[in-house]
Amino acid sequence: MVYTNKAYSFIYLEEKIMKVITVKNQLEGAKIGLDIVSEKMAAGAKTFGLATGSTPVEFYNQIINSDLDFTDKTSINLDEYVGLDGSDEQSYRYFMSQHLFNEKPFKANFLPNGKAADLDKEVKAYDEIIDAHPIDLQILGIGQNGHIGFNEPGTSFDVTTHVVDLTQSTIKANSRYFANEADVPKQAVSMGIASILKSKTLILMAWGHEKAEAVKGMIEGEVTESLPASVLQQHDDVIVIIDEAAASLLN
Ligand SMILES: O=P(O)(O)OC[C@H]1O[C@](O)(CO)[C@@H](O)[C@@H]1O
Repeated sequence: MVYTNKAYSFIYLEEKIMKVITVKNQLEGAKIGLDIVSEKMAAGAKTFGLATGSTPVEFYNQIINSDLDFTDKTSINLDEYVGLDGSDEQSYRYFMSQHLFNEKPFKANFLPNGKAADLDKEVKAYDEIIDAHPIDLQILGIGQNGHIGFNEPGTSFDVTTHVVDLTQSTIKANSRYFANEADVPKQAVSMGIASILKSKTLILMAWGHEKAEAVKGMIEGEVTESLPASVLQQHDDVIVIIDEAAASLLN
């Protein structure tokens, strides 16, 4: 894979290599993300794992403004809030429609149904969707507490799709999208760590000082369920794209 004119480093983790690309800003990082998507599509990638949150917004803009055609591709999102319908402006389905799907049509877009009457059935159905569409490239952000998807600290690395009780720190961090903190749902349906690790390639992006500690733990810390993103050290094809602020605590 070629990252033209970009400073990047390889972090050797026993026999695994985590590629860490440090960029000046989100725009530069988003463009590298687009290059990787484009290469993967040329190599036959059919299924893309997508994330919500502020992190991938510029990356989605780059996709929208590209000439890449996703009409024969499938997307599978990481998570959805419990209790929110896809038409609710705070739902992740709505977010994805606004930030990507309305402008870049796919063959199919899967997100968990946060309004499912039977959540046990919903998580099983979502696992079946993931099994039927192996993810070629998964996009990830990282929470300030090291969560990936909505897998909060303490989540077993072995779980597949599950219902999550959000931590107070995540509720607080995500309250910026709601009129007030009390409106933030307390639960979400999330792809599990085991499902995320099945993806062939993962790109994790992080911007800003607030993410620096989690990024350091993910790359340089021990692999621990207390910092879910640290599990990425065990995957053999992870590309981390971070700005200088998010990289600022790395050795
Ligand atoms: O990108 P943000 O808004 O900082 O959020 C961090 C992470 O938390 C989540 O919103 C929770 O799933 C992720 O989608 C995101 O990657």
